[in-house]
This record gives sequence, C-alpha cells and structure tokens, in this order.
Amino acid sequence: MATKIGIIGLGLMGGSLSLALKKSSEEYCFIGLDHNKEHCTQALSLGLVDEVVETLDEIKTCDIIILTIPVDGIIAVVNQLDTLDEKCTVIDLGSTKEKISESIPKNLRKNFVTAHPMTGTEKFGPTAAIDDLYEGKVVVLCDMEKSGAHQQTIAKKLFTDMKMTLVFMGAKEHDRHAAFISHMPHALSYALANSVMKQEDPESIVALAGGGFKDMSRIAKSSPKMWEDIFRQNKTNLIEAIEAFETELKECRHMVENEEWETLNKWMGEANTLHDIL
Ligand SMILES: NC(=O)C1=CN([C@@H]2O[C@H](COP(=O)(O)OP(=O)(O)OC[C@H]3O[C@@H](n4cnc5c(N)ncnc54)[C@H](O)[C@@H]3O)[C@@H](O)[C@H]2O)C=CC1
Ligand SMILES: O=C(O)C(=O)Cc1ccc(O)cc1
Repeated sequence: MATKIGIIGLGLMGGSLSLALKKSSEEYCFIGLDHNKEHCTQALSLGLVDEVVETLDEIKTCDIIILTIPVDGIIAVVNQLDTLDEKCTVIDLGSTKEKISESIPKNLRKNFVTAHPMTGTEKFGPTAAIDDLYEGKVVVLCDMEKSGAHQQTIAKKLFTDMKMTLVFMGAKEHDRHAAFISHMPHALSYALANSVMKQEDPESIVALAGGGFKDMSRIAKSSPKMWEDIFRQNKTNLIEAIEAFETELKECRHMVENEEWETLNKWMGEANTLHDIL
C-alpha cells in the first residue's frame, strides 16, 4: 500500500519535496493542505499532490506529515494537532529550530522530527517547486534524541531517498549557525537592496548592475512573510550576527577613511580564506 504523505504548505519546499519523492522507487500518495485556495488549485494542476483536504483532521490520517509553512505557522499548527497515532511521523522543514522544538507538546514529542534542509531559492509558492531542489544538499536534523525510534528511522530514510546528506545537531547550536550562514546574509541582502532603492535615481544605478550585485541582491527577492517569522524566532542570534558584520564593515570604512591601504589589503586577504573551507 502506498505511504500517505500529508503536506501542509504547498509552496516551494512542500512542492519540491513531493517532486523529489516521486522520483524515488517508493510508492507515495500526497495529500495537501494550504490556506491559499489558488495554491491548492495550482498544486493539483502541477501534480504536486494527488488530493487536497481542508482540515487538519483529514491530514492526521497520514503516515507522514510534512510542515512547510512559515515558522510561526508551524508552531501554531503543532499546537492544534492534539493527538496523533503513535506511528505517525511529523517533520517540519522550518528555517529555525529551537522555538519550534520547544513548542512541541510533550505527548507528541516522539512523533516529531525537526529538520532544516539547507537549500532553497528566493522564489515562493507552488509554481516555484522544482524536482532537484534537495538533491545533493545538506539537511540538519535537530534534537533527534527527542524523536521516537520509528520516527528517526522514517525521517532518515525519507531524506536519504531525496539524496540528501544528513547532519545531526542540537536546535540551539543550529540556530546560531543558521544566523551566520543564512539569516544575517538575508538581512544584508535586503539592506543592500534598500540602500540602492533609496537613492535618487535607482534605475540608472541598477542599469549598470553586474554579476556581483546580482549575486548579493538575489535573496532580497525572498518572501517578507517567511523572513519576518524567521527573524522574530531567531532574534538574539541574528542581532549577534549583524553586530559581527557591523564590526567588520566599520573596520573597512575606518581603513578607507584613513587611507590604510596596506591593512585593508590584508583584511581582504583574510576574507579570501573563507573560500578555502567553503
Ligand atoms: N524558501 C526557502 O528557500 C526555504 C524555506 N524553508 C522553510 O520552509 C518553510 C516553507 O517555505 P517555502 O516553501 O519557501 O514558502 P512558500 O511561501 O513557498 O510556501 C508556503 C505555503 O504555505 C502556505 N501557508 C502559509 N501558512 C499556512 C498555514 N497556516 N496553513 C496552511 N497553509 C499555509 C502558503 O499559502 C504557501 O503556499 C518555511 O518555514 C521556511 O522557513 C527552509 C529552507 C529553505
Ligand atoms: O536562496 C538561497 O540562496 C537561500 O539561501 C535559500 C534558503 C532560504 C532559507 C533557508 O532556511 C535555507 C535556504
């Protein structure tokens, strides 16, 4: 019998997960739930799901439930689940992990696996879904000792079938790392975009944009709703990461103002070494 996978949130991450699993040898049936009716229609016509339902109760009959909605929504849904079959596995793919992990009611903790796939794009909604989003990428599985043995096995198999590399970490440590590698860079990209858009004639400036500017500003196109929630949940770590960046930027400014070109050159050389480990 086909494994029933319920996907709550039929956007980039939920839709791409379904497309990835459809390529595996397992037989799956995908049931979707999304509060945006247009997204439900699109998900059906794009073949991301086999059927859509309107209530959590209908999703609760699935073997596996995937939560791919903004991170505050994940916490709200987790608290509406009440009871689950002991064999049911719920996996959230939110970009933050500590607040989500802490919010799971004790009686459901074994049902849950909190995961963060370190892959995505600046696009959103069902039409953004692509079948190779997860392939060859890292997924961080957090606080796994809190998940049931059955749920751990199911989650590991699912992500392995999606051809992902599994990394295990505590949720707290994950959030600090994610602030530096993902959340602060998104804040910078939004800031970069706004700093250009607030100039007198942004269009003439942007007309000259080359690869560097396009690379650095791409993620400024990301969903404000999704990122507002992430910044809220990871506020403390994000502020720390922004402060670290501000210190470096101030140092750069100081060296330029004071024409300390040799020191500046060394500072840039230090930055080059990032690429030895990336
Ligand atoms: N976009 C990215 O690159 C990545 C996103 N994530 C995480 O994955 C999750 C989903 O992100 P995306 O798929 O990019 O977003 P998305 O905006 O493409 O899709 C989210 C979908 O959820 C629906 N939705 C929102 N709240 C809902 C609710 N309460 N009930 C039912 N449906 C609801 C929306 O209508 C939309 O269709 C977020 O938690 C995000 O932090 C994780 C890794 C990468
Ligand atoms: O588009 C990009 O380059 C990203 O960095 C996408 C992304 C967004 C959110 C995440 O939690 C993980 C990855």
